[in-house]
Amino acid sequence: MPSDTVFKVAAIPGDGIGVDITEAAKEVLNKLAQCDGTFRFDFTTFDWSSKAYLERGWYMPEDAIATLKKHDAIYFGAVGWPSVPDHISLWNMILPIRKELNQYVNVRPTRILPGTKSPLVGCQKDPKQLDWIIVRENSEGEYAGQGGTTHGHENYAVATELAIFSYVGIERIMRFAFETAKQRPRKKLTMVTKSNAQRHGMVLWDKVFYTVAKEYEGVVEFDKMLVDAMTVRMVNRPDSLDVIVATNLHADILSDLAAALAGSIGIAPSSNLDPSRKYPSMFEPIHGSAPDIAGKGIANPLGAFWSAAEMVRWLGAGKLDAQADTLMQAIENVTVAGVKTRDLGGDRGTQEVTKAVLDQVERLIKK
Ligand SMILES: NC(=O)C1=CN([C@@H]2O[C@H](COP(=O)(O)OP(=O)(O)OC[C@H]3O[C@@H](n4cnc5c(N)ncnc54)[C@H](O)[C@@H]3O)[C@@H](O)[C@H]2O)C=CC1
Ligand SMILES: CC(=O)C(=O)O
Ligand SMILES: [K+]
Ligand SMILES: [Mn+2]
Repeated sequence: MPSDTVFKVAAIPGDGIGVDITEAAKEVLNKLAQCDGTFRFDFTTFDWSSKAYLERGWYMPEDAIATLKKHDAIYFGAVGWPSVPDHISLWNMILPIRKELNQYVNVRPTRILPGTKSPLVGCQKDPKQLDWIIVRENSEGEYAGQGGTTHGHENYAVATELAIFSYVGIERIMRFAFETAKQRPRKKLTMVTKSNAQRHGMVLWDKVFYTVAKEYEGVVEFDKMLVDAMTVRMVNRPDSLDVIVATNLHADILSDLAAALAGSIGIAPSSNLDPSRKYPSMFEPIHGSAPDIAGKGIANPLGAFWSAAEMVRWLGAGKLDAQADTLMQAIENVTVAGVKTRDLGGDRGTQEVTKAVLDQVERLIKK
């Protein structure tokens, strides 16, 4: 990286614990850049949230997407608050951003961090058994947003929720998943579907998978699972899985399960990618705004830090991998040292964990 590299990052903390963990992630990113000295971040923080919506009637301004396009990346906390229906908050923030910026891939890695404990007995003995990347289709499928309600909203109401599966949409996510698997040591891809009960879109999903798979024969080992049986396999034979590709809804559900099996939803990261790099990609922990613990200072910031590391990796496009690895090492040193929030069985707060990661970043770079 030329030493004057500046990354313009739009930060959208949003609601609840999204605010705490975004603040913590900005601190950690600034520390990483400052200690490294070859790049820095220029953050612009946007106050788009449910709280602001209740005050002024809008989540994002008219020119929000155009504004976001002027940045190199977006760092997102979470959106959603009990005083606003969840479909209103999601459809005014996170979902339009993902769709309009063509972030059609959502990458969700999961593994067990050292010093933490999986609820799976086999993984307690051998944490390496669980090491997955879930590749989620992020633009269409069950979250296409098409459908409607008619016949009134009383007891005659009829509603449709239309899932959209396009050949182009399926093909590009399959290709990304195969390429991801190809770069992993085990080179395995499991495709998840529900093509027994759902006979149109899911059948096309299968068909396109096997078509793309022909290009990877002998390079990537691949198989197919029905989503219900997949939940069983994740619990009973975690070591049989490597990269997993699934639809928007299925992967949303499976990735929360994956995080819980790895120890906590609080550690799990995600990258919403536009692989063409035409538009900025967006990085966020997979969890939501967690109203049940918001304001208590106990949210686990590690999923946010892991997402930040993925952002550094993406922005560097091969040139900042060492820096991203340093941030991951800092996170792992902190879990090994037992500095953990309650969801991981510890007793520390968000700020203490953040401070410990900041110290580790500094220590690792100065060494
Ligand atoms: N991308 C986004 O912005 C997302 C937004 N949401 C929204 O967030 C709100 C809450 O949704 P929920 O279904 O409750 O899911 P959630 O992920 O916010 O919380 C589920 C459970 O996990 C715990 N948890 C989550 N993150 C944690 C962390 N970092 N540290 C410790 N514990 C953590 C929470 O306390 C809660 O018990 C809703 O409005 C929902 O629509 C949900 C998921 C993603
Ligand atoms: C909306 C949601 O739950 C997710 O993107 O994970
Ligand atoms: K989030
Ligand atoms: Mn989710």
